Amino acid sequence: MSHYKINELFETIQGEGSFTGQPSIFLRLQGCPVGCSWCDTKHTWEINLDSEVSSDVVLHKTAETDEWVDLDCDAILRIIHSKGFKAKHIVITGGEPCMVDLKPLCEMFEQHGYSCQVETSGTFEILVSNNCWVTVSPKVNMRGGYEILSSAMVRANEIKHPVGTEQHVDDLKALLTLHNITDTPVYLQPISQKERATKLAIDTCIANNWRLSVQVHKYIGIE
Ligand SMILES: C[S@@+](CC[C@H](N)C(=O)[O-])C[C@H]1O[C@@H](n2cnc3c(N)ncnc32)[C@H](O)[C@@H]1O
Ligand SMILES: Nc1nc2[nH]cc(C(=O)O)c2c(=O)[nH]1
Ligand code: SF4
Ligand SMILES: [Mg+2]
Repeated sequence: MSHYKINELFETIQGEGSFTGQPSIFLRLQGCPVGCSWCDTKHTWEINLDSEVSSDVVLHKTAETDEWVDLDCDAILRIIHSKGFKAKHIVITGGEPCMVDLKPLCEMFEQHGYSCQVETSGTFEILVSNNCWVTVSPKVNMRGGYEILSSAMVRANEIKHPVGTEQHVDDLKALLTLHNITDTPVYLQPISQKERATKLAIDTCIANNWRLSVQVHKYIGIE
């Protein structure tokens, strides 16, 4: 049976993209080799074998750590049921969740009445259920040296591009042209809450008829 390395499992409000405002169960997988310098989840990058812990430790974290637990689909579902979460939308993120085959996990969730969303950098083949909502947040020229896959750009239900400089905007325009993406909703997400990045995102959204995603959770102080 498929199993997954889980760094965090918690219920909150989706703070990014089309589903902003939706109560959601977040499943954060351990491991990411992409290496974005401004990544806000660097504690998920390394899969340190000494950091394997019990599900209790993962479920009761009070700070971000690189600790993870290896769980199969049934165990994940049992935990979600036992927590009494009310949300019916599950966001699979990381780390880079698409380093592993997520299809069995999505299909199990859907069979039990949940909708699924995956947050991915677009640098790994996206293996999910047909109904899974795929958020691609493309990562161009990052330290790990990974390329954006055309199949990821085409599968995306939304493209959520992090922006801090004009270069990031140019990178996005080049990607949309290269992969001939015309109808997918595009979001710009400021890297940091600073005024400069936010203003660049606002002005660029207006100029291009794109949408703004401001990581609402960081403004209201929730997870
Ligand atoms: C932490 S990543 C995990 C999923 C996947 N590795 C990815 O990059 O999409 C989740 C989302 O947070 C965004 N993100 C990460 N660090 C950020 C930051 N400092 N400011 C704004 N967005 C950030 C990513 O671009 C992505 O959309
Ligand atoms: N509230 C909240 N919404 C989010 N949307 C995407 C997140 C992520 O880290 O992938 C995230 C997160 O960490 N928290
Ligand atoms: S791809 Fe995602 S998790 Fe990996 S470094 Fe970039 S933002 Fe962080
Ligand atoms: Mg986050």
